[in-house]
Amino acid sequence: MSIPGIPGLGQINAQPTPSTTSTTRTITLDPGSEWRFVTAKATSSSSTNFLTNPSSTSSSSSGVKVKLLSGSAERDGTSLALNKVYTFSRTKSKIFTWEGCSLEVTGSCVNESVYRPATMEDSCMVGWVNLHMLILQEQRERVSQSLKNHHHHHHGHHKRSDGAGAGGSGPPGPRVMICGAPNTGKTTMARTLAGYATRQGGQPLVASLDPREGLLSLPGTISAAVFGTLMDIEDPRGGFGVRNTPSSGPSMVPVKLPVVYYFGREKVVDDVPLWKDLTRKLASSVRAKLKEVDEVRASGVILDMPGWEGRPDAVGLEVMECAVREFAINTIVVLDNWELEQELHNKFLQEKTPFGEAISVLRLDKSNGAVPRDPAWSKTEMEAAIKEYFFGDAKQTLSPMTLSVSYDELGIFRALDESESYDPEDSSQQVLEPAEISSELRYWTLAIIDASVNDPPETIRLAPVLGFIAIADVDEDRRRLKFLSPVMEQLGNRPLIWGKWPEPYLNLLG
Ligand SMILES: Nc1ncnc2c1ncn2[C@@H]1O[C@H](COP(=O)(O)OP(=O)(O)OP(=O)(O)O)[C@@H](O)[C@H]1O
Repeated sequence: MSIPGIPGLGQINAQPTPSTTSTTRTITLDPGSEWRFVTAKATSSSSTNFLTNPSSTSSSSSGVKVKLLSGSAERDGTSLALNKVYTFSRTKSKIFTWEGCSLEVTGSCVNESVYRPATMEDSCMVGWVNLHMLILQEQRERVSQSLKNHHHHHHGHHKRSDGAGAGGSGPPGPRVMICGAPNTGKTTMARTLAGYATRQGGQPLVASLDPREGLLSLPGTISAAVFGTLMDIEDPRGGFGVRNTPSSGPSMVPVKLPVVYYFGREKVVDDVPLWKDLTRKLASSVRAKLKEVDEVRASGVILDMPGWEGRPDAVGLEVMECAVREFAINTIVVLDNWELEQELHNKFLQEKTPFGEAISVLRLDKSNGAVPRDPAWSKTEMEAAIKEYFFGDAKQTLSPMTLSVSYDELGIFRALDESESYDPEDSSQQVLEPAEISSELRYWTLAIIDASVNDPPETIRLAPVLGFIAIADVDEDRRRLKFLSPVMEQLGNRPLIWGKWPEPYLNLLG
């Protein structure tokens, strides 16, 4: 399906609408246009220390309310229901319409505008939906069909003995990798493609290898999850935020169970060997999932990559190549980075996936409304993600436990810098070391690792994350530590990793 060009959408681009009004207004969108908005940053965050004063979190801003009055509209691939009020806060996003719609908006935005492309083709969404319909969905249907035939064929003969969803050796559905320059809408595209796939009954596996964002998880991690249900439109991160996971308590929205690995650094280049090791781990759990569930197998993988500016250097290519191989990528989408497209095209031109498919490289338009997030905004987002993990949000408040324990009961491991530790020749190297008690631990968020403190550091380093705790206080004299935990469960002998990033942002006392 291609979306027909609709002429005469007008020439007015990004026409600002009056902002900072609290009154209710109606916004009418022509087909192919979008309402872009930035809501207020979370209030309360910078003035009170939530680790010592949890009640400060309940005073969250009221945000902006949006109701679809007529027509149809979507946020990043997920449809808005008619006449339902959606509340957005701490969000930079857009509401897009294919058919045209009218929205009722109440409350003020920091910034808002209506974007009307000159012609439908000028919207990046045309290329995106074509990718979905013509390339991805087509492959999904082919795999579904062959899985059906296969089951039919074997009906009554024998049970699946390989433990694998029957599809046998045929390729799974599409594995699409989204890369490109920073702030071009890569994550938005991943969300949109996942939204479209689930709308058509699919269950795509979405993975993020960008440690700065943490899909369904905290920053500093890489993760993957099956998206088998509708995504939460009101989530500041459109269904990718940490509140969509069960570790943060009972939830109003269908929860997803992500597989999470702890990188503990901001950028891939901060520890390429660790990133590659964790990517391998994540990919192998993704492969297992694709084998296990037919719907997931048919839907395939949507992989969000860290941003890359300009021509990739050797390390950049190594990183992309690792992802392509580990996830058996057969479609690479590049947003707004011509040099990257060229490099990847040359690199994979002659190559085949493990299933014998060609690897295609497509360049699509970026989301021209993707807004570079200033460091202050990113910091706010990060802080809010951590806060949300422990305390929930306006919709649902969580009550984390505050526990006081003897330091010596815990197994805290400090991540070493790559330079301190990394020697590619030495596989027995020390990559984590037991951390001495230190007041510097205060306010850090540590990852709870699914391993035993008695395991070798190399095992702990590459084991999955179970959850997080936040250190509220350190008493060096009495060797005691106070921390917040979202669950009642004891840590047992599970190791904790103290990473390098994100640094604790609370330099203030409550
Ligand atoms: N058309 C649009 N209108 C308004 N906001 C948008 C639009 N497209 C994307 N955004 C917003 O812009 C921000 C950046 O987009 P996104 O996270 O998708 O970019 P990215 O390329 O993944 O960034 P990074 O390089 O940091 O990973 C997000 O807050 C997103 O919701």
